[in-house]
Amino acid sequence: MSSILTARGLRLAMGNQTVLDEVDLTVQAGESVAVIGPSGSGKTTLLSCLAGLVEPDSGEVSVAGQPVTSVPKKRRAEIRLSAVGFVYQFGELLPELTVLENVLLPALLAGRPRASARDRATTLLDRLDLAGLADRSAAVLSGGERQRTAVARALINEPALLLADEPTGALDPAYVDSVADLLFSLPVDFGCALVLVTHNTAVARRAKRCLSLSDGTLTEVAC
Ligand SMILES: Nc1ncnc2c1ncn2[C@@H]1O[C@H](COP(=O)(O)OP(=O)(O)OP(=O)(O)O)[C@@H](O)[C@H]1O
Repeated sequence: MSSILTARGLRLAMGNQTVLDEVDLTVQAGESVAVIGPSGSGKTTLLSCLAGLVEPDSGEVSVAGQPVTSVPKKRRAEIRLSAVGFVYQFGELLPELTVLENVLLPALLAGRPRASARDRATTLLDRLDLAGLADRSAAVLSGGERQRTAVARALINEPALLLADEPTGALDPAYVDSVADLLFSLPVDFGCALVLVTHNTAVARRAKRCLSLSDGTLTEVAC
């Protein structure tokens, strides 16, 4: 198996809190990892470092063999666009756009030809039971529809790494299982690596590995 994500010796202080203290993490293609831990322990910050959104004080991150630390911001953005998909707690769609337009946007930003981007978006919308909603405004979607659209958008550029921050945190309990089913099927079906932050132990338990972030330290735990 090949490593999709490698983080070594990550250190980051925020104010007087050491949020990350020599954090190491390796995730293979097709593997799912849940990150749990107390509120404010730095889980979102860790994901931001892995995505190249936040530069750690020291340490290295590489995604699909490409360094995202100690490289210019523009390069980090290119790697993020091509190799990283992100799913947030509230979906974070653009409400002015339709479902299809939201899903297409990262592909168009990455310079993919419109026709092939549209084909892939249509396939993803079918796969995620969203075909009937393609032309609906993102502003009027239910929580579950919004999260499935966010997953389709995260997958449009065929990312090697999928990061999800509390993806089921804002959902009605009835939707939690179906969104979790979908997320955990992605490493199996698409071969991407999944790192998912959650407070929901039932969701965390579905990951292949469970890690706890506390006092800056990431440790393997039984979920
Ligand atoms: N931009 C920032 N400037 C200063 N401190 C910050 C900043 N972003 C986060 N922090 C602090 O860093 C710590 C970690 O925050 P983070 O959001 O990563 O925690 P978390 O584990 O994801 O929390 P939660 O489970 O509540 O979402 C917190 O104490 C937070 O207040």
